[in-house]
Parts: sequence; C-alpha cells; structure tokens
Amino acid sequence: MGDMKEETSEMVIGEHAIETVSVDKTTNNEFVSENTTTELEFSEKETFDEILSENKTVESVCEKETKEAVPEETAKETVTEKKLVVVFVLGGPGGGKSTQCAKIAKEVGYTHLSSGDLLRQTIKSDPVNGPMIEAMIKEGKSVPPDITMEILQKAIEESGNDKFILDGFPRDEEIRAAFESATKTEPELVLFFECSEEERERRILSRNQGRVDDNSESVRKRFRYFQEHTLPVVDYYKRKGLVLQIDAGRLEEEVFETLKSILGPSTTMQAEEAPITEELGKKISELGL
Ligand SMILES: Nc1ncnc2c1ncn2[C@@H]1O[C@H](COP(=O)(O)OP(=O)(O)OP(=O)(O)O)[C@@H](O)[C@H]1O
Ligand SMILES: O=c1ccn([C@@H]2O[C@H](COP(=O)(O)O)[C@@H](O)[C@H]2O)c(=O)[nH]1
Repeated sequence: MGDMKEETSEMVIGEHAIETVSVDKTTNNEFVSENTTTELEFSEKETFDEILSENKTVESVCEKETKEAVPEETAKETVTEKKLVVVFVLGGPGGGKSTQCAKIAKEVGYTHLSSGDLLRQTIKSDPVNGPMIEAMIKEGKSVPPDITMEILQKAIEESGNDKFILDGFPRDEEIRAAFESATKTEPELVLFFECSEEERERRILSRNQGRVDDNSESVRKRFRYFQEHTLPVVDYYKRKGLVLQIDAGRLEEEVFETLKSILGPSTTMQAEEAPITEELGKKISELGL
C-alpha cells in the first residue's frame, strides 16, 4: 500500500457484529483491510443471528460518499439525480420481505418501495401497459426494465425522501444494472431473507390478498425465476461484501428484532461507543442510523 496513512476503526452493529473500515488518509478512500477476514467467513449458510451469536466480523465495502455543496444552477435537479441512500431487500417469494420492510422503514425514516406493489398499482392505472404487466406477473417473469425503472424513479421522486428500502428489488441482473446506471447508486446494504421453499409456499398460499400470482402454478414459476435470476444478483453483492443474511423463517417479531438490531436507532447508541472516524461517522449519518 506504499506510504499510505491508514486509519482503522471498528463499529458495533447491533450488539455484537463489528465492521472494520479502513480509511486511506492520503486519498480519503475507504477500503476493507486485508486482515479483516480472520474473524469473518460470511458464507451463504450463515444467518445474521449466527454472526451475532458468534461475535464475528461483518465486512462491508462501501463506496466513499462525498458531500459537496450543491451549486445553484443544479438546485433544480430531480431526486434521482441527488445522492440516494438505498437498502435492497431480496429473498425468495413469500419470505416476508414486504411485511418487514413496511415496519422497519417506518422505524428508521426510510421510504419503503416495493417494485412489485408499484407494478400491481400500474395494472389498475395504465390501460396501455397494464395488461402486459399483469401477464408477466402471472407468469412470474420480469416486466421490461425500462417500464419498471420509470415507475420506480417516479415513486422515488414523489416520495420527497432520499433514503429508501427497496423491497424485492433488483430481481435480476438486467434491472440491477439499469438501476445503478440510471441513479448512479450502489446499495449501502443488501438484506437477504432466507426461508425454506416449503414455508414460503405455505405463506403465499395463505396470503389471501387476491394476487394473480398467488397460486401453485405461478408460485412454481416464481421460485424458479428467483433461483435462476435473483440469486446471481445476491451473489454479485456478496462479492462486494454488502450482503447480510436474515433468518426469515422465524416468527415475524423475531425477524423484526433482528432488523432493528441492524438498522434501528439502538444501533447508533452502540456504534457511538466505538471509535468513529470522520468518514465512518458520515457513513453512519447518511444511513440515518
Ligand atoms: N415471519 C412470518 N411468519 C409467518 N407468516 C409470515 C411471516 N412474515 C410474513 N408472513 C406472512 O406471509 C405472507 C407473505 O409475506 P410477504 O408478503 O411479506 O412476503 P414477500 O417476501 O414480500 O412476498 P413476495 O415476494 O411474494 O411479494 C403474508 O401473508 C404475511 O402476512
Ligand atoms: O422489479 C420487479 C418486481 C416485480 N416484478 C413482477 O412482479 C411480480 C411480483 O413481485 P413481488 O416482488 O413478489 O411483489 C414478480 O413475480 C414479477 O413478475 C417485476 O417484473 N419487476
């Protein structure tokens, strides 16, 4: 690393997990130091709770976010041109993502957006694209990314917020690339809800919300789409050190407790007990923790 001056800090997330972020003081870039893997082997099989109970290190690579004064001539920019703080929530259909996202978003002041919900609303409001969207949903296929992105960006802009929990998004590589390119945004964190197929199917078939895709035939197709197209997106973010796996097979309250320990206000108090660099402090406040 040459003669780079390095400052390392550890942050307590929840009660036990520790994130190690090093800051190259010569460039102010954050990087994960090479010796941080000793405590964490974050495999697909590990749930966040297992990490908590074993006091392991959670590695997270976050792009350095620079905050610059906004020049007057760009003051009229749209929200999607501004810096967004985004948490993606992925997991198989029926794992309880929407249930949890709605609750945790309220708790932490983020806006919860489910691209699936937005598309279902569009079926009712858009006579041109509506029938095509409904057909895609019934087949468990992805609506073309340009349509989904337009709807999502509109919802982002209309929310007036700059912090979002995006639920069930991005569900494939194509929409992941489209989102990152259109918004110039990488997620701060990707929560991966892990729950068995049997349990998820049980939950979906008793959901009773009148969804056209809550039937055995559509469920089979949606599960397959998840395996073939969504898991590669999870892997993509795992390689970037951004994924936290949640055991979503538990009771609703238990899952929520875990989410609060990751994103909730108590995290701030615990994090404040650890030494925090200026850069790390910025990151924490941008996450709203
Ligand atoms: N922990 C839980 N235990 C039992 N049932 C749950 C739990 N969490 C959610 N549910 C129920 O399971 C059903 C599916 O939950 P939810 O809609 O939140 O899942 P989802 O992951 O958003 O699904 P999809 O990807 O299909 O939109 C709902 O009826 C919900 O009330
Ligand atoms: O980004 C998205 C999200 C969803 N879809 C379609 O909607 C259904 C239902 O999605 P849920 O996340 O389960 O609510 C999904 O199976 C897709 O057909 C989409 O195309 N793009």
